[in-house]
Amino acid sequence: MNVHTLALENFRNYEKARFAFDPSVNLVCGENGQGKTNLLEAVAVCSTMRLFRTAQKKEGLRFEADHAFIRADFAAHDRDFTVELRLSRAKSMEIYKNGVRQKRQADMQGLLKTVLFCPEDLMLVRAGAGARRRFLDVALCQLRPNYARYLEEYNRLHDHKTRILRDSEEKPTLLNLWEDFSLRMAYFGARIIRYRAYYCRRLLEAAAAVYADIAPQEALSGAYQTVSSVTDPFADAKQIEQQLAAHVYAHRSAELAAKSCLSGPHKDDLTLLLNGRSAAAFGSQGQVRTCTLSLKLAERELFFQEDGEYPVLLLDDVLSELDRRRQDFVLNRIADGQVMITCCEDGISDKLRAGAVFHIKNGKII
Ligand SMILES: Nc1ncnc2c1ncn2[C@@H]1O[C@H](COP(=O)(O)OP(=O)(O)OP(=O)(O)O)[C@@H](O)[C@H]1O
Repeated sequence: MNVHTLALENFRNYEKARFAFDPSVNLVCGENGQGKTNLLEAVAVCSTMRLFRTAQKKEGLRFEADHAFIRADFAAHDRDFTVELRLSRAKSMEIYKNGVRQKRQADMQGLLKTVLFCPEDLMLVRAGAGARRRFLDVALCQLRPNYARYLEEYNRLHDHKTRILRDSEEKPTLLNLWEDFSLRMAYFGARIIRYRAYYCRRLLEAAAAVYADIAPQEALSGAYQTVSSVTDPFADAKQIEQQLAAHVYAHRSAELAAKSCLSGPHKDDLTLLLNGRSAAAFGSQGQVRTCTLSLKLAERELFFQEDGEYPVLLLDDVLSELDRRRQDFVLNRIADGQVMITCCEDGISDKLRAGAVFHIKNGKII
């Protein structure tokens, strides 16, 4: 997967710009607030159809402008594509694929695959389990359409059952639905657990290898953690389902007292350890950054194993807080596939051995 060119008009702080990218590394340099992240955001929106910093696409329109467009020419599986996105204040975003208007965003998602690392991703290691579950879910939903369906159904049942538990004091008859919801959650939950267990095993293996490559003196490890009553998350889905159901029956009164769903994959976590100790609790800034980067590169590797092509890797502000060796890895040793890296430190471009460098100032290439 390879973005050849990107043309921007009235997008964020770009009035008009055209980038011709290198198929390997592209380093985007500039001082703070000049448009480096805006550029990565423009590439990412051609992949996900969303702006990664806001849910409001109109925020992408240059201040005072009424219309904007983003056009990417890229190759995927030896075929050339053009994606053009037109933003306007008056209408919702229009999408064109090879010049033909597309009605549904869903038809475009995944055509250009990207993996993004942005500073907010550092929360992946430090924050609560929810951030790690979201990371797993986003990756798995792209890889496994069935997973996306199971997850959607499980989340719907979870919300509904939570309302039942909450409202049951005022309306005790609602509890007649408790068993049916619990069993259906056990059915979908079992399948989610199995998918996550297999994905985490491959992800952690790949992430540990990347980490060892970047910092051989440290070791990244981890484990997928699910409900304690599930003895083997790799087991047959039927067995997991029975264990989840037995657990929920055994804890019925506790659930009624807590008025919330006490167990299931909505409590899952992915524990991450550096040299055998919690990365969240004991990792330094640079180690947490390396850990997050390793997970993202592992996600990219698994995409490659499934798809036969690397997604475009977008690394926003990944280099700060990394020592020389780790910076060298990011700049020069991410093998294969296209990479776009932003940085604001002077002198970084001298360390890049191959690829293209773009200097950005006030929304212009200088
Ligand atoms: N819709 C918009 N129209 C015009 N300018 C915008 C718009 N949205 C953001 N900007 C401007 O873009 C600039 C931010 O660009 P960007 O986030 O790409 O910076 P950056 O180069 O990545 O900086 P940093 O190194 O600080 O992360 C800001 O000056 C902001 O005011």
